[in-house]
Amino acid sequence: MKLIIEENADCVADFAARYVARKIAEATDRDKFFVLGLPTGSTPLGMYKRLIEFYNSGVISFRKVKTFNMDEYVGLPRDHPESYHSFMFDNFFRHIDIDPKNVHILDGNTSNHEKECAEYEAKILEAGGIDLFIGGIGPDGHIAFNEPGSSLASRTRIKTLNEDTIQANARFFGGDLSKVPTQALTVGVQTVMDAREVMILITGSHKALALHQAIECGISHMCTVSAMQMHKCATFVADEDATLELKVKTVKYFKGLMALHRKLVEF
Ligand SMILES: N[C@@H]1[C@@H](O)[C@H](O)[C@@H](COP(=O)(O)O)O[C@@H]1O
Repeated sequence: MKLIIEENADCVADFAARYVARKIAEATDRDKFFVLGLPTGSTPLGMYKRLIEFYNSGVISFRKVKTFNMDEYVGLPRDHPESYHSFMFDNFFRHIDIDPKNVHILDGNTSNHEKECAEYEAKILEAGGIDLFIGGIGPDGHIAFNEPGSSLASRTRIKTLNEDTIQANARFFGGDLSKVPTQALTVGVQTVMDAREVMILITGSHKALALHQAIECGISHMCTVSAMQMHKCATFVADEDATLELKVKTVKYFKGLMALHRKLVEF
């Protein structure tokens, strides 16, 4: 596992965007599609902004990119401003040259959730698997909508959101808890684990305990992102605030590797 420690959220966004841009460019050079797993939430917004800037300045193209989003609310109309469909098109897809047929987002309005989820897993396989799954986390360490107690062997399925997540997401629904959907379709922990690479973005002191549990404690289904300890190629990108609960020794160790890790995003 790598832990990248950046000064602030803007620097986290820049690192993540450079990392993604480089990977896409390498795949495109080999005339291969690059398959990205993508998150929603406020954390990745800065990365999407930087990627749009790279696209506008001609640094990258998304013509050879396929995407799979992590999750979608159940029962929220697709064109609702807070649906993850709207989020992704408003904040990213509409501003780049990706072919919409290469964009995959779970349909939270289907009547057959099981079929939708099984087909999603099949589409990922058909695309050759996910090259790089990018994720954010909740303050309790959940990845996608794999709430505490979710099976670490889980695959795409319907999940009931817990009270903390509903409260955390109420800010997007005018603070009205009753407007937040209570269920979502989400990729499973194992779906993320199957990706060839995983990159987790964590910013803010409210996520500091989650980062501590994720990388300094044992693997536990109560902090589903901790499963990434078993991943062959996982990178956590955090800002200084998110490291506040880590041991000084951990922070010092990974900061000592920063000169090396910076080379990963040079272009
Ligand atoms: N399903 C999403 C997660 O994928 C996201 O990581 C989390 C944190 O969001 P934020 O980045 O806004 O803190 O929110 C939701 O629960």
